[in-house]
Amino acid sequence: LLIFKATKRAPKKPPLLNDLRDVASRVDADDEEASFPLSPSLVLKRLKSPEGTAGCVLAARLSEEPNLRVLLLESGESSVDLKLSNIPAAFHKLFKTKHDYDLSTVPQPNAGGSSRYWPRARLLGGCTAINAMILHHATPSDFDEWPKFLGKTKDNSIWSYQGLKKYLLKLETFIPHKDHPDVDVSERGSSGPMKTGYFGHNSYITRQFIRACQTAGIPALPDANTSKGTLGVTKTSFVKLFTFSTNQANFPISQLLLERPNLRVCTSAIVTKVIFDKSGDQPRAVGVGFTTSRDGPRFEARARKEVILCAGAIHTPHILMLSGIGPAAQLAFHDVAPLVDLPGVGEHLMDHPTVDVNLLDKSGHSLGWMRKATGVNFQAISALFQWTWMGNGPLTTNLAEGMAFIRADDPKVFPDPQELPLAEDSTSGPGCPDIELFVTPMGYNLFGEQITEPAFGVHAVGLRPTSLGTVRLRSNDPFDSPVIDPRYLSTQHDVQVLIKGVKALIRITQAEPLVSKVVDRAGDDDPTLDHHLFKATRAEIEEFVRERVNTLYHPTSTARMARREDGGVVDEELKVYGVRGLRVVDASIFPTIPAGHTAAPTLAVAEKMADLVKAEHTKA
Ligand SMILES: Cc1cc2nc3c(=O)[nH]c(=O)nc-3n(C[C@H](O)[C@H](O)[C@H](O)COP(=O)(O)OP(=O)(O)OC[C@H]3O[C@@H](n4cnc5c(N)ncnc54)[C@H](O)[C@@H]3O)c2cc1C
Repeated sequence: LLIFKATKRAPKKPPLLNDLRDVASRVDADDEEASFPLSPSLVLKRLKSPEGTAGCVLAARLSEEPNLRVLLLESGESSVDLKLSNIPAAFHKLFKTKHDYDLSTVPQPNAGGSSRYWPRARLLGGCTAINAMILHHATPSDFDEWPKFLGKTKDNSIWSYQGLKKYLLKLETFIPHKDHPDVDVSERGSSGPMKTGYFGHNSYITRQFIRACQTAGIPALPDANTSKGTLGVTKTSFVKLFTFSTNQANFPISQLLLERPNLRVCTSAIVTKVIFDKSGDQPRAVGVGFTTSRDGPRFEARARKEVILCAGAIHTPHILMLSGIGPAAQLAFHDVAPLVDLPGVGEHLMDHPTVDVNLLDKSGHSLGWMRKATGVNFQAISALFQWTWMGNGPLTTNLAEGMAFIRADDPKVFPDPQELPLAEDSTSGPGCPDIELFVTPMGYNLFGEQITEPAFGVHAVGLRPTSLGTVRLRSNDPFDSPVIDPRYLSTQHDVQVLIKGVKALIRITQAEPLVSKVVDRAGDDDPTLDHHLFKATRAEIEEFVRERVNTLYHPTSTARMARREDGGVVDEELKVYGVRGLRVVDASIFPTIPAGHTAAPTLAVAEKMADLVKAEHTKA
């Protein structure tokens, strides 16, 4: 007797385009004429499906309009079938693989002298395909201050929190959860493409951290994503990309998108420059040049209406500079023919500096076993089964399970009268935090050093840093990564904020119930852990901060929306100054870094711009 499992025939997947001649002219070979059936009216940089970052949302929304034709070019591969991209706990397994640009900063003189590794996804979907899925809207006043960078007020600008909130909500379908009954669902979206909520693992360690924060004076916050702001401690809400398996849930969405006759998505298409028509009074972007590899065939795709760069805060300024838009002296130094002298391109690089503190766990709930590199990992095998068959368990941890947003000037959190006040308030308003604290039910060291297990981590983040860095050309070869210098801790303000953050962590880990139920003082003399902080002087904490500071993976603001005379690169409609037909839509346009995680603001900006671009090109 043979028993066959009855399976429905899988619907036929519409293909991503890998033959680039389908959408572009090959320009380095006389014998190949482009077939070019699409004649795209818009050229975008990338898109996956509505779950991706800026380019993905833009392409998905723009192609809703049948009169617009959209071409999306992505240098990486599709992430839809990439298992590691879909297991929440596994996002870091894609670091330093072919799906990562594997970037590093230059050595950081104010931060121990070493360079820092910066993962950036080379995948359809961008960094959302390798990120920790945290959904955070940042603080309303962060968006209300954007008009000021354009010399406007929120009443006469298209940018303000109220204006953007609609798009933050448009993105999501919030799924209520019985353990979080206090979330005000009227403040959350109900029909967007991303499922958001509290699906993930909620470890014992996280729950004790949240309670200890409250003991230490941080109020409980039902939801960090509302117009009431983010001050307080809360369970992290995150983006659920799948219910049971990614392919089943995502596939119909991707399929629908790819079946649209007016959308073409090309993978392994590396954009090397924007092409301009220079015959008019101002250069006009008319397409892009791209290829498949350093020695690959060269293609050009033409755009009838406009080109939109969505390559992220590192690669967007890189492509602009390779195309002749940037600081004139730098372009001249690298023999790039200048088109527009725009000194702000690649300047004003911001990131959230973060300090990781690892402590020994005695609760028995550390997920440190996930990091075991040798031998058979029975816990990991069992967790993989649980995730595959039931969609739950430890692999649904996004690591940063609980988070607190505090202000450095809050006397409840910093009651010590000896504690120095900060000389400068860099926040966007009184309801805006300048420090984030978060907990992970496992420890880790981003410098690759081993730590003793079982461990857990607590982390302090400077949310409104004042150190400004740069992204610069290394050469005029598009395959040479740009030179990244975040200038970590180059201001005293940023050092002070992180010292305060670490001090807050010390108080919280010595507060109940964390102190008695989780922190194992047997780790006090372990050199691989950070228990020495319990007895450290201020100077020792400063030294620790400078050595340990690292990225929260949030680079922004390298093609800022700001007045041109203030170093702005794009105007209020995200159009690049000095040229026509070219916009930037990604995290590089943020005038300054929001006090929160950067994916949701990036997605909301893309949603808003999709409406604006549609309106502009479909006007009678
Ligand atoms: C490891 C990690 C964890 C993170 N965790 C979170 C989190 O939990 N929550 C959160 O809110 N934020 C998180 N972030 C940050 C967030 O994901 C980013 O801020 C956001 O995704 C940025 O979107 P973007 O559109 O600006 O750029 P990206 O998402 O980087 O997209 C840029 C795209 O352009 C493509 N590209 C670049 N150059 C070229 C070229 N020359 N030709 C063709 N294509 C090109 C890239 O391959 C990529 O697909 C995390 C980031 C990382 C790296």
